[in-house]
Amino acid sequence: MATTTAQNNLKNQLFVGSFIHSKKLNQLEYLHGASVCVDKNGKIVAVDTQCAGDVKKAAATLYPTLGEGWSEGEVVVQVAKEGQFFFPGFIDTHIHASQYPNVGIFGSSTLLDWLNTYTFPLEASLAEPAKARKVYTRVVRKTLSHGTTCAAYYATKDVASTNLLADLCLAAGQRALVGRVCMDTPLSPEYYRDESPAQSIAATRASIAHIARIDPAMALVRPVITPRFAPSCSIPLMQALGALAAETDLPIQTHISENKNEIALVRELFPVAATGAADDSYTAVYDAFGLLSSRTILAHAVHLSEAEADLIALRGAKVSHCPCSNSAITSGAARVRWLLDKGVCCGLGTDVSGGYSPSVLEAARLAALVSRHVAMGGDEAAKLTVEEVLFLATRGGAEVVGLEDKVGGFEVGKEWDAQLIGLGSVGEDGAVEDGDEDGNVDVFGWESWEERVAKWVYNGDDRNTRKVWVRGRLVHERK
Ligand SMILES: O=c1[nH]c(=O)c2nc[nH]c2[nH]1
Ligand SMILES: [Zn+2]
Repeated sequence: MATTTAQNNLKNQLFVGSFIHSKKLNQLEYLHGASVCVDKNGKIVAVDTQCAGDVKKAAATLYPTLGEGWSEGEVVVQVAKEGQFFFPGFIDTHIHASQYPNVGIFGSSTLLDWLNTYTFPLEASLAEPAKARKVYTRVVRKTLSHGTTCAAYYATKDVASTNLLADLCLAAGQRALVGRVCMDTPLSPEYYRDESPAQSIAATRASIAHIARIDPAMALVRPVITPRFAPSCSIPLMQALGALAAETDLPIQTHISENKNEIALVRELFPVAATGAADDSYTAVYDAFGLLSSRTILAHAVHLSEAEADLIALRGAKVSHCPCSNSAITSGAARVRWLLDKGVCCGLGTDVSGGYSPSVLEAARLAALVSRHVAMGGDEAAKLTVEEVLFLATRGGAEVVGLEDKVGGFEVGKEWDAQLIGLGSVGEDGAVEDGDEDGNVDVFGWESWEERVAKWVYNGDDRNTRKVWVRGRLVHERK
């Protein structure tokens, strides 16, 4: 079992250079020549925008205000090189850790046949401990290397391997919500199904208890109640999960309105007469069972009606937009602008392995492109800007997973979940400077900062993610 989240003897830290983060949905803030002090608990305790990138000046201004442990020699200093910048860590609001080996493997399937052909067999096979360890170790490392400092993970129905995923997140230092997947209907094959609602709840409680043991303060890892999606759960299980959510106050994650056949299935499986729901919509089904609240993360939300989106806004439930998955398995194009205009809080999900990439940067790029497809359908205002997709990837995601007070930006009081981004700087001879040569982004020197960030969003990848910190701890470094 992993140990609790002591901060591994962190020292106080000073970060100096350029910082970029979202101010609001359509605005990035650029702080050049700034400095940020992070204490031993990984918390931002001071921000200075006046030091002109000068470490001595920053130290002279900030250290005296911070007291013990803040003198030259005691503080670890990290300076971003010219052209590099600190950016908040990405938040993946929807990812199936258990499906990671299948990234890119989806053929021409759509949701329901994709589940049966590719997904259930792989997930079931992770009941084998060695295989689960191999897959989960890799997915945590891989997502960290792409700058994902926080992920809302689905594991499988198996308790031991779900608990292992939580252990591995904690050990690697990744912030995570970890969900044991609940599913008791014949939608899934007999070999991969909970035996009964009672067994499903008991197994879920066992996983919740494990996570509470390894990280009692939920400093990094927390459990999330995870009905796979309505068609996977019987009415008694839905009722019991709603009751569990009310009892524990834990977050909930599930899928909604991804694919038209799935929606028809929900209508068939959950008639109003059986659920007592306000109507026969997918959203009303979750609402009827107490599974639609401000702690609910709804993945996809592609084909919602006007009334469903209004109900989601009313309940304060959140949406994880998964453009990569929606395109790969041809589910449709979610109308993110429409949701945002209704006041629905949205973030981005990679939805590995419906989505083929574990990168939130890729999800941001695809969110921009999918929004352009929505625009080409006639709603010109649907287009999402670079600023907006980066907001969804950071601050929006933080709110989706209920961590907006802790992460998503560089304010005093937030925790240092950050990435150091480096782009390729092209010299006079056309060569890229040392250390930057293997990236995909070429910066010629005449671009504005806004243009550099746009080039990163549209062409960047993990080669640009030089270092990653969670709660002040360095959790990834690109060598
Ligand atoms: O994208 C998805 N991935 C899944 O694993 C899944 N299960 C139900 N519905 C789902 N959608
Ligand atoms: Zn999913």
